Amino acid sequence: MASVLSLEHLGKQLPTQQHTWLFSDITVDIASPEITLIMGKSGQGKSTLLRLLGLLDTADDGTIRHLGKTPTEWGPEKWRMSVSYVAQQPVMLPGSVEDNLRAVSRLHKRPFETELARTWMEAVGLGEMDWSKQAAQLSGGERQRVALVRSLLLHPTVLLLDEVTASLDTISKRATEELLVDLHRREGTTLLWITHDWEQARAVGQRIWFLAGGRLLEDSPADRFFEGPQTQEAQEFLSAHLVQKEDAPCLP
Ligand SMILES: Nc1ncnc2c1ncn2[C@@H]1O[C@H](COP(=O)(O)OP(=O)(O)OP(=O)(O)O)[C@@H](O)[C@H]1O
Repeated sequence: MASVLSLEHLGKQLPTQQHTWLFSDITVDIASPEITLIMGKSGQGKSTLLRLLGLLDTADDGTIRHLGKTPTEWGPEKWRMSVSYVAQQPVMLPGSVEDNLRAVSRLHKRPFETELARTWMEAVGLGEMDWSKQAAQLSGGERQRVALVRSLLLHPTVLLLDEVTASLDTISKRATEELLVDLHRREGTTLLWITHDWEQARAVGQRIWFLAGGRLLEDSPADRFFEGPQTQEAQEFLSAHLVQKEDAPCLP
């Protein structure tokens, strides 16, 4: 059985400085459905990596495959239907919330799954939202969730999640995490999820990819990563987080 996603020697140069690699030689395989969290300091190329996998940017080296086939063999449109990128600051299409939710069915000439859309909107805490509201008027957190539901309606095999809960309050964040984990359990959706939120990574991550110094330095089961990272860079990353937590002021 072909891997859900495989990356071979994937590399990307800095768009502004040719011959300087943002990251290189990333070789890793997701053999079967799982929840992988991508962690690392800012500017390591985590978003760029997801954008390459979502075909929103092109690699300067290496190959990617989804279910054994390259993007060329799939065709970009079919690839993007199966490997769907959800941005941290998603673009809303012109028109209403409903226009946005219906975009996928319109584009791919499929029936619109009204009940499922309602169920998912409710699950992410937007059950009360008026679908006739203009999408341009939504808050950052509302946009993130509408964009997520819009992508879920594609029923992708792989969801590329770029800090998709970053603008959410704790309750909405937990609700969104639950929906995504439930989707993974029920439909076998693979989640490849960038986060800076340690609680989230510990709560939902089955596996951690740690990016540093232009390399994929660690690819570990989540428990092992949090209990004892293998590399010094990851140990420092973990320690910095623990120090930061201890130094946090105790509010009354
Ligand atoms: N289109 C672009 N043009 C110029 N530089 C870019 C472009 N895309 C990414 N970069 C640069 O590549 C580096 C990595 O960016 P990227 O957003 O992928 O990192 P990241 O690890 O996701 O960071 P963060 O955790 O802060 O979101 C940054 O220095 C960024 O400025």
